Amino acid sequence: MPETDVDQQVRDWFAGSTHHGPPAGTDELVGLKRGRRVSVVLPARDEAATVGDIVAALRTELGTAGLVDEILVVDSHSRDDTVEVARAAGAVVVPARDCTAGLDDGKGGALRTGVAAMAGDVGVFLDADVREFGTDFVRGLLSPLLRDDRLRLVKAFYDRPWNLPGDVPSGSSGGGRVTELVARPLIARRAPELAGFVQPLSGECAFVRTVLADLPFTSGYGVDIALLWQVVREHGLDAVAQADLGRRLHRHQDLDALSRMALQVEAAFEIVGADVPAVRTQRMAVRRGDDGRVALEPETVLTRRLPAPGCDLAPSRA
Ligand SMILES: O=c1ccn([C@@H]2O[C@H](COP(=O)(O)OP(=O)(O)O)[C@@H](O)[C@H]2O)c(=O)[nH]1
Ligand SMILES: O=C(O)[C@@H](COP(=O)(O)O)O[C@H]1O[C@H](CO)[C@@H](O)[C@H](O)[C@H]1O
Repeated sequence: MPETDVDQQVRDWFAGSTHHGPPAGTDELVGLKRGRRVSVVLPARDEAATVGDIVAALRTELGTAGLVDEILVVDSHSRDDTVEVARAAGAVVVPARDCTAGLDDGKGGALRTGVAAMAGDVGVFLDADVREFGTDFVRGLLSPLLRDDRLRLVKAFYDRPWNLPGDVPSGSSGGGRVTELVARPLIARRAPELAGFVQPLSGECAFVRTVLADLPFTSGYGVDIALLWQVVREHGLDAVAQADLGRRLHRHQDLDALSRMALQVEAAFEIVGADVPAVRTQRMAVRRGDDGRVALEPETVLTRRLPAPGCDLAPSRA
């Protein structure tokens, strides 16, 4: 099969824009800020078990050194002690603001709230469920972005071993089920220019605030791929890079939750690629009850385009 122009473009981009190796040291990165402020934004729903350690590490290792100016945890309707734990560890906590009363905008709404609320010129999104968190994640993402003024966004990639208690041991690449089974086929068919991203759904990235502030967001778990695709379409592949962060351990959701995530990711391709405002899907979940029998539970999954963070929401819709 002959290579297409896009294949060649992806290969060239991959060769020049994939960053391996140790990140710059904290002092060097502080020097590279040149007056820019850096905010770390963590979307969090029920992450009391992990968010405190992450915030504490960010504050003590990067905050006091002058690299990170703001640590913002966006509380996405948590029912546990996420808010208290994050505050006690030194974060500023803001509640996720849904764009329409009564509709939960999920992870996309939390990231949108974070971009609207952050004070920094440069932002870093980090998932709040990562275990054994190391601040080299932040330095690894900021190194390319602060060194190269052409870059608008730097996406993370990593190995995702399943070696938490209860996981099936499977070498270095157990995680990423929605990535491999949903996102990658859709990229191949609809957005081949993204084929060089090792973890196209990764929740960790560094970005220039003004770039994301002007883009529509997507509700739910499709937000990461929607933002990536929109930045590439508006600014070109060369405005984006990817950084190898090594290894990432996080909580894995069950298949029922991943089915919902898969629909949201697929919907994001429709919203960005076909310019539709929302995708509503009726799914039939199969669940085994306490009585041992399986039952069908219908569920509607609604994924919506959200206004750009830079747009004020009308007070009546807040
Ligand atoms: O409605 C939601 C769902 C998720 N998250 C956060 O988004 C990040 C990634 O989500 P999750 O860990 O559920 O995804 P996974 O890594 O398991 O695929 C985590 O910090 C979550 O707390 C959120 O803020 N609101
Ligand atoms: O890649 C995927 O299939 C999903 C779920 O990962 P696992 O199969 O549970 O390791 O994870 C993606 O979405 C999450 C939520 O945004 C992010 O936290 C992961 O970084 C991302 O890869």
